[in-house]
Amino acid sequence: MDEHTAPGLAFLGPPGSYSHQCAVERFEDSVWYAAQSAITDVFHAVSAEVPFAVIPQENSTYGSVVDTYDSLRSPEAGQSVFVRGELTLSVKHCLVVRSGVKLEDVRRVMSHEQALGQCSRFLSEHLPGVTRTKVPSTSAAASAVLCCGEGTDEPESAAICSAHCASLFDGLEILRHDIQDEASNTTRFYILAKSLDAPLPGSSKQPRRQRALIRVGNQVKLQREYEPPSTSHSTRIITSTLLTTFGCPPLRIDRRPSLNDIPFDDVYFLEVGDLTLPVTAATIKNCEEEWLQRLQNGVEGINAAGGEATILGVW
Ligand SMILES: O=C(O)C(=O)Cc1ccccc1
Repeated sequence: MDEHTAPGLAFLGPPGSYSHQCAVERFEDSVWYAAQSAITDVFHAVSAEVPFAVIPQENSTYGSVVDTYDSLRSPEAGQSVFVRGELTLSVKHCLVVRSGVKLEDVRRVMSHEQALGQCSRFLSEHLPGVTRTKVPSTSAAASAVLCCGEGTDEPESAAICSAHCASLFDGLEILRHDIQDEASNTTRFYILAKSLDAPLPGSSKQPRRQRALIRVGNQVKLQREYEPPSTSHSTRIITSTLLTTFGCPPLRIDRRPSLNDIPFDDVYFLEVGDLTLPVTAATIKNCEEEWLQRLQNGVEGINAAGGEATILGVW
């Protein structure tokens, strides 16, 4: 799909990354794809021209994707960029080298930090003492491997990426398949959009909305000089009221340092969802309205208690 007939979707490039694979599986040719060179760039690319994005959020082996939560701390989140959906992808990693290079020749392994973390046992067992170098994406690692080794200033290197990614670059060879530590290795992605409620492209059926991501921080004016982390205001709000605030327990809680430049001032990310709402085609609209009202009430409750809550997305 070209730029004149379809909306743009930003992803962590170059093509061949897991983000790309996941986005193409969901959006096919309903969008044109705008490759970005870092996760924070993907987040900030969301705009009138590129109204959608896909970013990795969490991995079943290695946990939260830090750059994604750091982007969600920014003021644009919940203002001009919203979380509008989730996708999951089964992730099978390969060890990839320039054709002809042997395992014993490899002096450096490059990949996205998530991929290095997801293959940590394999690396310790099969490439002990070999330098592990973080690069912005698995596909950036695959492309970089071609510029390493004999005749260059770079040490002979391997990349961790998917088999599909390896097939996109001439001159690469897969040395090992399935090197992830856990066979069930799965990554969850967020779909981002410029609008909180405009329909997403590519799928005629819009799922009913029953999930949300809420950011809870401190009101800076209420923050005293220095409070030890365990008593910070947002921590107290989270631990004392969370189970009741939205009328359902949170499905996940993440925490990152706030952008307030106050030591140990944290911001929390709560995914909430009520999977018990009885929904039929006839009641879907009412359920959605009730859910949005519950979210709004919860946010007001947190703000009244001295927190600063923002709805970052609903899906
Ligand atoms: O680097 C990529 O390919 C990404 O899309 C990030 C990532 C890395 C490892 C597993 C899942 C997503």
